[in-house]
Amino acid sequence: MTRTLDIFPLTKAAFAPFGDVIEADPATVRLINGGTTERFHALSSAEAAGDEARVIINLFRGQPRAFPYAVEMMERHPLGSQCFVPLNDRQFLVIVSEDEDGRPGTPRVFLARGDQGVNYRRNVWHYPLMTLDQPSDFLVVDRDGPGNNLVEFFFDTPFIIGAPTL
Ligand SMILES: NC(=O)N[C@@H](O)C(=O)O
Ligand code: NI
Repeated sequence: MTRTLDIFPLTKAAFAPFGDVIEADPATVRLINGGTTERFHALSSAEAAGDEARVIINLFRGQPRAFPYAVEMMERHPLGSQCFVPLNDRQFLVIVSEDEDGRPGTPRVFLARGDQGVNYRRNVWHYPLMTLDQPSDFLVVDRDGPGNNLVEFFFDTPFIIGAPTL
């Protein structure tokens, strides 16, 4: 039995159980630098747990995924958050799940605009970076340090995502 997943627009409200949407939210704006800059303040915060842990800033260059796509697994980072912000103004897919007794529930798929990023809260089930159409760069803020920061769960039957309409 094929289990297909619908794709929904990424919104703060829909994503709230999983983390924060990084976007130019007028409710957060502060005019700084003599009025020359708008600061969209404290859109989210990075978490890095454990001794000697640190928050690091990375670049990810994601290769485009082919569709229909089989979501065969989900992962979570027990020691830190993970933030993805697109640098090429290109849409990407965000796939998250609620936790159900230690395993991911049915994934929820969101289409992020090219001016939206996400910060997965620590321990939130998600699928690794899902780039669309062409290789795309992302600024990624996550945790480095000792200890295992990756837990993966593989589904008995993958969920299928059809090609997103961009
Ligand atoms: N492995 C890695 O650094 N990235 C993944 O955690 C991911 O969510 O893309
Ligand atoms: Ni991850």
